[in-house]
Amino acid sequence: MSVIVLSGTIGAGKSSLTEMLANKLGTKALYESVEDNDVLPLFYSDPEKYAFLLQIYFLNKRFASIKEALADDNNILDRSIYEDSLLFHLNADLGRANQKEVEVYDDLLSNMLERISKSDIKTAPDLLIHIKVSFDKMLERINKRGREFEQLDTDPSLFNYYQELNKRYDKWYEDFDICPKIQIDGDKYDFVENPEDAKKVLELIEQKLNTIR
Ligand SMILES: Nc1ncnc2c1ncn2[C@@H]1O[C@H](COP(=O)(O)OP(=O)(O)OP(=O)(O)O)[C@@H](O)[C@H]1O
Ligand SMILES: Nc1nc(=O)c2ncn([C@H]3C[C@H](O)[C@@H](CO)O3)c2[nH]1
Repeated sequence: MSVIVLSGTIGAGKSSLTEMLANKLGTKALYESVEDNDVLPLFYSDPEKYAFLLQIYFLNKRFASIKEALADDNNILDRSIYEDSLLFHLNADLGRANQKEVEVYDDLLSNMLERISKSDIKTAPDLLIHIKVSFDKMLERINKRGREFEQLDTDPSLFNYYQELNKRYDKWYEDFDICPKIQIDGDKYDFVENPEDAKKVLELIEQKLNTIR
């Protein structure tokens, strides 16, 4: 049984690498709710009003995905539940959640994480793959993917939000100690367009998996 989770900022390449890895390893991929997520556009149009609702929505969906992942033998999830707090606290620090909402959320998350903590080895992931991208690359990829509500042209204030999010991810990854981890340089490896880079990235991940099996 092996559960792999991806992490990284918006547009880092998590879904792309999840698909590649699932094909390579012959395992099932579970994707974050985006296309079917009717709260996400609301959040981008009015973050002050919808930050808390979006966070609860994602937490619920992620917990459902984790349950689904644990029901099968091998799975890859395109974003870890461990990043939720980073995203929510950034929004809270920007004044998009009040103190009570922060307390309720933190309590709910820690309750849920108790079920999937490292003391329960059956339910912690086997590997976290973090894709690190520079801020410039992050903006380039968000632009390349072209979801309208995420574009700086649609909302120039997203520039500061993205910049702060990208910065906070570095410390988040450094502190992460729930399971074995590996960082992939998403600036260096164009694993979407370049087959040589894709091969190299898959090799790095397989080497890491061999050290933990
Ligand atoms: N290493 C890469 N090289 C070139 N293009 C990439 C790379 N990674 C991702 N991309 C492109 O960048 C865009 C964003 O990638 P993707 O949707 O996989 O990101 P994500 O991390 O899943 O984002 P989100 O969390 O916001 O859903 C896509 O257009 C994808 O083709
Ligand atoms: N606020 C907030 N909290 C989350 O937990 C969270 N998880 C994902 N997202 C946003 C980022 C991308 O736009 C899009 C796809 O990743 O959804 C989030 N936004």
